[in-house]
Amino acid sequence: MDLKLESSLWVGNKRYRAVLTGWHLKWTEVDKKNRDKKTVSVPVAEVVGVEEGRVEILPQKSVEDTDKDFTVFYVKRSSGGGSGGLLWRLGRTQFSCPSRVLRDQWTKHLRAALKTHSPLRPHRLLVFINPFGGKKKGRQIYHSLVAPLFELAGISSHVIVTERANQARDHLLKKDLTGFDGVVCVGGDGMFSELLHGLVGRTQQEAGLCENDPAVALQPCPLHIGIIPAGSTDCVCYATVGVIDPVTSALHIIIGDSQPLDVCSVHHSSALVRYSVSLLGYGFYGDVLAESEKHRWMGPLRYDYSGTMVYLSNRSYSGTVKYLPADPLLSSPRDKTRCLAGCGVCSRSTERLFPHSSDSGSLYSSHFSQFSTDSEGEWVSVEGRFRCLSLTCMSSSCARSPQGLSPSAHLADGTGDLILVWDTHPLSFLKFLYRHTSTQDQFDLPFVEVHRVKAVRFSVPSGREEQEYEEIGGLSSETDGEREHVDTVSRNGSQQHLAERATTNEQKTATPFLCGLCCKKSPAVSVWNCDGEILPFTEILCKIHGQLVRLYARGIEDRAAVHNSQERDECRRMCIPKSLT
Ligand SMILES: CCCCCCCCCCCCC/C=C/[C@@H](O)[C@H](CO)NC(=O)CCCCCCCCCCCCCCC
Ligand SMILES: Nc1ncnc2c1ncn2[C@@H]1O[C@H](COP(=O)(O)OP(=O)(O)OP(=O)(O)O)[C@@H](O)[C@H]1O
Ligand SMILES: [Ca+2]
Repeated sequence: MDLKLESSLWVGNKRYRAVLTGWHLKWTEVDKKNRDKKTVSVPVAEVVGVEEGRVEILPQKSVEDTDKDFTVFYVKRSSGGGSGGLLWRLGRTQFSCPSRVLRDQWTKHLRAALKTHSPLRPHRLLVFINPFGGKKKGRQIYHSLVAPLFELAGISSHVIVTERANQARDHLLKKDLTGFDGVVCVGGDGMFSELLHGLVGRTQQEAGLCENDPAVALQPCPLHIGIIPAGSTDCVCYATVGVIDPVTSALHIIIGDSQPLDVCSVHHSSALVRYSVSLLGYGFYGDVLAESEKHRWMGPLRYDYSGTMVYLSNRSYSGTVKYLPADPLLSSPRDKTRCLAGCGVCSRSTERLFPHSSDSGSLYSSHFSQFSTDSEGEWVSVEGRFRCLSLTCMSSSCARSPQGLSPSAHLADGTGDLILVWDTHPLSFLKFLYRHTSTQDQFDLPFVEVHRVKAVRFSVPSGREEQEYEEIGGLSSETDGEREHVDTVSRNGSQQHLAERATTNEQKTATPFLCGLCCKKSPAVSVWNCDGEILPFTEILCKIHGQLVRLYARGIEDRAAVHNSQERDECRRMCIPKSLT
């Protein structure tokens, strides 16, 4: 069907020339002398719904069923929001036609255009609400802000309010999911993690793949994940949408946006332990999480309180980190770029990760050849005392840190960023932490390293692994300036860089940093914080799986980029043969 339609329409008492092409719906005010005034242009992909009559949805849905009118709902951007992201709101325009025939033509053409240009719009969603996440407002957020939008867009949803932790994960692993286009969580990073584990696990079971083997190329999940933020950190939402706003996230779900996301699998003793996307952290972030679990009643504030307590306890830990570097020619964690909507690095990675995506056999072998646990030739090894180690598959920006743990990390490039923070003076470590709250470069410090990697191994000096982690007051193990540079050595043609090794792996003499907190023995090992869950193992092997899941999101929209995209779309429209528009 030729989707082009052009006619005169009225909005209130003003006359407009309205045009629908395949890509855009535009309406231009025409004055009494037939001169064009300002134009509103909405990409068809961002039209939320079309209804006959004069329709309002707020404060509640009302329809004035006139036979020459129709109402268009669409995405409207507004300023505000963090990290350069944009808030989305529901725009609404009521059009009046000269005849009913023309009105029916407009609604028919618009609906047909939506089908053609938004193939990933969900029709049926499975929604899990955590009533206890964040400020405990999940139910209210869903019913007052999200459900009316889903209804308007004709999405039917099956809603489950969870009664226990891991209910959503178990449902996805075991129950019939036929007919659902996507799964949505209303909650925080913990709820997202449940959906991630459920969907990734289910997909591998159905594909007959073994999740325990880090060398296996996992099968990407067929269902999309939507996140309605209602948690404490909401890092995955912030880093993939750019704002924490339930309406913005609901609109991304409705229009079927699609953002692939890298996922890290974490293994111990040849078994899968968990998956991670935002933070796999040992030392400071592990200790903060362990401390914060005791103060859940504080809600989102528990992290600031625990962060301060852990900072004052002034700990560092010994360990050996081995990592498999990613190709440095493709990108670097210090290249000062940002992964934004339409990111070129991520799109080029899709081609690299899935070279013949129609052929699942070659998909498996291409992934498989990227990684081998025995490819010692490429591994780099460092050992010493660390304040913290972090591995993140994306920037992990959040309200506390608008640029994130690794501001130039990419959502879907098949790599993770490994951040090593060597033991240092407490005030230097504070400087490092503080830089996360501004645009200052937290990697531009002599005790910090960042590497773009495909895999990581971590081990502790022998005898320490079994030592139980005790949550106790802090001690200072002052080692600043005591690190030793060890030359790069070549073994069997492979490079092993034992950089900046600490003088000793033994526990240092305790020096109180702040008294009141310091009167117990410091633990020899920390715990791993895996996207907000404590791992029961210290020695781990991690592998990044490129683009393993897809979210209903598009990455962070840059204000300037959105402005320019209107011109780009216009150009694209003019360059495409009319038969295709
Ligand atoms: C001086 C200000 C320093 C501010 C430092 C801010 C760094 C913030 C970096 C946040 C990175 C979040 C990554 C995402 C992790 C999620 O998968 C996970 C689950 O939701 N969240 C956490 O583990 C929750 C982790 C929360 C960590 C909060 C750390 C707060 C540190 C406060 C230190 C204060 C020192 C004050 C000394 C007087
Ligand atoms: N009904 C429930 N009762 C208790 N725990 C639940 C329930 N439903 C889900 N959970 C668990 O609660 C944990 C935390 O939830 P959620 O992630 O939604 O909020 P949060 O911890 O406040 O936010 P964030 O993870 O962003 O810091 C999740 O790990 C989830 O497994
Ligand atoms: Ca990545």
